[in-house]
Amino acid sequence: MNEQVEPLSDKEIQDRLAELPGWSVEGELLCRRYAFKRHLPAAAMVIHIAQIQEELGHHADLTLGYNRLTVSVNTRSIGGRITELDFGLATRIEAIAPCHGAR
Ligand SMILES: C[C@H](O)[C@H](O)[C@H]1CNC2=NC(N)=NC(=O)C2=N1
Repeated sequence: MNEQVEPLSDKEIQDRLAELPGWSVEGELLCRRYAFKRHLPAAAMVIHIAQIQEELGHHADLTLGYNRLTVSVNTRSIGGRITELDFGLATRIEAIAPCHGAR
């Protein structure tokens, strides 16, 4: 199913990034670093993101540090390009970030 999605153009990526403050493109990955005051809310956000990912069938790489969480995603099924699926997941993650005290 995912192999049917098309990579976004640079212009489409820039337009979508303008609606997602804090997110950026690093190499071929759509990325966001979240900071937390405490560690457990960061870990809880990992579980919450995992639930969303299972719902969407699309999965980011999540790196949990001390009071930090890094999210990196692209669409592996088309060779690691950025697609609408990545921005869809990013939008869902951004929406739950405030509940976990992420900034
Ligand atoms: C069958 C299943 O939907 C695919 O393997 C999904 C799973 N999660 C995925 N996540 C990401 N980031 N890229 C993919 O191509 C991808 N493919």
